[in-house]
Amino acid sequence: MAENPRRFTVGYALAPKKQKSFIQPSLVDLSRKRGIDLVPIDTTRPLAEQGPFDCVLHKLYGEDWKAQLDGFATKNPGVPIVDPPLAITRLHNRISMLQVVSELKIPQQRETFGIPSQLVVYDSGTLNSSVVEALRLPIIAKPLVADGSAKSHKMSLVFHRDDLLKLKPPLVLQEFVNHGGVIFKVYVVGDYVQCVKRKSLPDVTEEELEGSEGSVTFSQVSNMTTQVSSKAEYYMQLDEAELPPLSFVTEIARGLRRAMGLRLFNFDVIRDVKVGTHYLVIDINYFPGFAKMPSYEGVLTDFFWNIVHEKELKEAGGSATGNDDKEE
Ligand SMILES: Nc1ncnc2c1ncn2[C@@H]1O[C@H](COP(=O)(O)OP(=O)(O)OP(=O)(O)O)[C@@H](O)[C@H]1O
Ligand SMILES: O=P(O)(O)O[C@H]1[C@H](OP(=O)(O)O)[C@@H](OP(=O)(O)O)[C@@H](O)[C@@H](O)[C@@H]1OP(=O)(O)O
Ligand SMILES: [Mg+2]
Ligand SMILES: [Mg+2]
Repeated sequence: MAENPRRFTVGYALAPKKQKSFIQPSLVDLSRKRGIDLVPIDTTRPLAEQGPFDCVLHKLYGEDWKAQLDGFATKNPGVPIVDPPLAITRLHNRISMLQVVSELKIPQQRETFGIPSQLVVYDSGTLNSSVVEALRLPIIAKPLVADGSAKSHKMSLVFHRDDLLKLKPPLVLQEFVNHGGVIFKVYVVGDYVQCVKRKSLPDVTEEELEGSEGSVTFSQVSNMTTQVSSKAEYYMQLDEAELPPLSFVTEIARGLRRAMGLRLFNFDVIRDVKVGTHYLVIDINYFPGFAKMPSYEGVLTDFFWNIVHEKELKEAGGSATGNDDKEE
């Protein structure tokens, strides 16, 4: 009688809010059917006393957790950690985050990409210096640190230079690029790439630039439930917006995956309204809200399957689940 196939265990360490949004019963059930048990790691007990695991999945920070993961990696060299803390750290700084985009060596044919003109400001004195003069208004001010705290998402859209003086460094000042009010979120799960559309800040006209009083503060507009502009107008913008070519965003995704050594992330892309084939990457997020992706259970279960069979797949030369690149 054929013996039962071996089962695999993926241990996950997530904050309660993330666990609630990501570890949905539908994901647990589908993974279980594929021979993979998703097991919570008790973060109040040493990781070393738990397991055994065929993969550790996490989105936690702090020196103690990093030390536990290092200890685990030393004792379990063949067990994938998704993703290595050192690789995630790059995304906690909004300058190093986008540097990797500028360093991508991808042939730019019909579509081209880059990042907005930006500069880092460590002290208030820099806010009225000549380097800031070089940035075109409006300017979007973002916290330099992107560590998942609510504070790290608090942004300001600045229309007049004297309003820059009210900002609190450390900051990244980025040129705001008009992009038609729609942002493209490119989700990456291992080899899988999916591009979706989301609401974004509306364009700023010359008149608004002249006439606006003060600056506007906001947070995570691409996740906002209330509309930035009137409902009808907004949904038309979203429906009418054309996705960038999947091959184009997939090339960028593959390049970022290799350069960053990360398997789970998404990146935000906007299309410059002035040059319809020029795109700008404005944000990269580690382990974002994958549950918002249509059919996320199948995508993630395939990913877990590939990860826990990584060793034998490498020996056999490739992925057995053949994730196709899909767009929404
Ligand atoms: N340079 C830019 N030009 C135009 N719009 C921008 C620019 N940078 C940010 N935005 C707008 O501000 C929003 C938030 O910016 P960003 O994605 O960098 O912040 P975040 O807090 O990291 O968001 P997320 O929730 O995606 O992590 C974007 O979704 C987009 O609407
Ligand atoms: O939970 P959500 O669905 O909002 O996911 C968001 C995720 O929050 P969470 O990881 O705490 O859940 C955010 O993480 P932090 O930057 O705050 O660490 C960030 O990755 C956003 O980009 C995600 O939104 P998305 O890009 O998928 O639209
Ligand atoms: Mg973003
Ligand atoms: Mg972000």
